[in-house]
Amino acid sequence: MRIKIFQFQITDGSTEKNLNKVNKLFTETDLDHTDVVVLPEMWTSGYDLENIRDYAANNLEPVKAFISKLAADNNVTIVAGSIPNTYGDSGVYNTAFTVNNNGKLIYEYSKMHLVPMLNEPEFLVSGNKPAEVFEISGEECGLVICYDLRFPELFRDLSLSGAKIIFVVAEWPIERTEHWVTLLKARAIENQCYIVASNTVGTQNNGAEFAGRSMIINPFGEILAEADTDTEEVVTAELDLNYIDQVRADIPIFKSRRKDLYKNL
Ligand SMILES: NC(=O)CCC(=O)C(=O)O
Repeated sequence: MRIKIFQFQITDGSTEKNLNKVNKLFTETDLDHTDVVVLPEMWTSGYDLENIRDYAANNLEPVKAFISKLAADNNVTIVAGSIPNTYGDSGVYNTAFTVNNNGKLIYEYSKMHLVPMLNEPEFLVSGNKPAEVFEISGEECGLVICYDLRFPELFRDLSLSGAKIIFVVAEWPIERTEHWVTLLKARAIENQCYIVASNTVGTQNNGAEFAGRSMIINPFGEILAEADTDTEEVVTAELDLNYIDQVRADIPIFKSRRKDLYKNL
């Protein structure tokens, strides 16, 4: 499975500019033989949380229609990062979604862990549905959002449910870059799965500077491809899903688990 992450700077406060940017990236990038394209967290709005309701989609529209057309036109699945989103009269969720290469919505998930350090609980509501496994080209995948990376139980839950690739869509700040890299590698090593992590770059109006370093990590914890910290880039890697079985046979942690002795898992 060939994956491309679009690492780009989000313009906070201008949905139109961000949609144009993504459209341009799809036009300019050679997507021949690409199966999946990945976008970052909250890419339509950035972190303009005070005004987030103004940017929110409703039931993912009209952004879903825009992404569906790009997916069908380019014959790729799009892990469409996340966007501010409402369901009717609800508060605003941080909702990630995936559309397949026919333009059909195959999965959506609203961020369950809101970030106190970025004031998310003040402006957003947290998702109450569990993250589930969904299929891309017959392969089982998981999709989580940024701060979710700090919760190993969520990743374990997904990998025990069969996820072989876990997508992490993020706007991760530069001051915690070391956590970003270390936790991404740890989640790959401890779950022996691929981690595909998409982040943004640049500074937004609230002063937050983002870390870039979008990356694709294999089930042994090796970085297959990685972007710089401050440049717009396309990160590409080819995933060999059979390699997961090899790593799990060599270091059989799933067989060695002692469920009978863990108190809270
Ligand atoms: N957008 C986020 O969820 C940022 C998370 C973060 O800053 C952290 O976990 O540290």
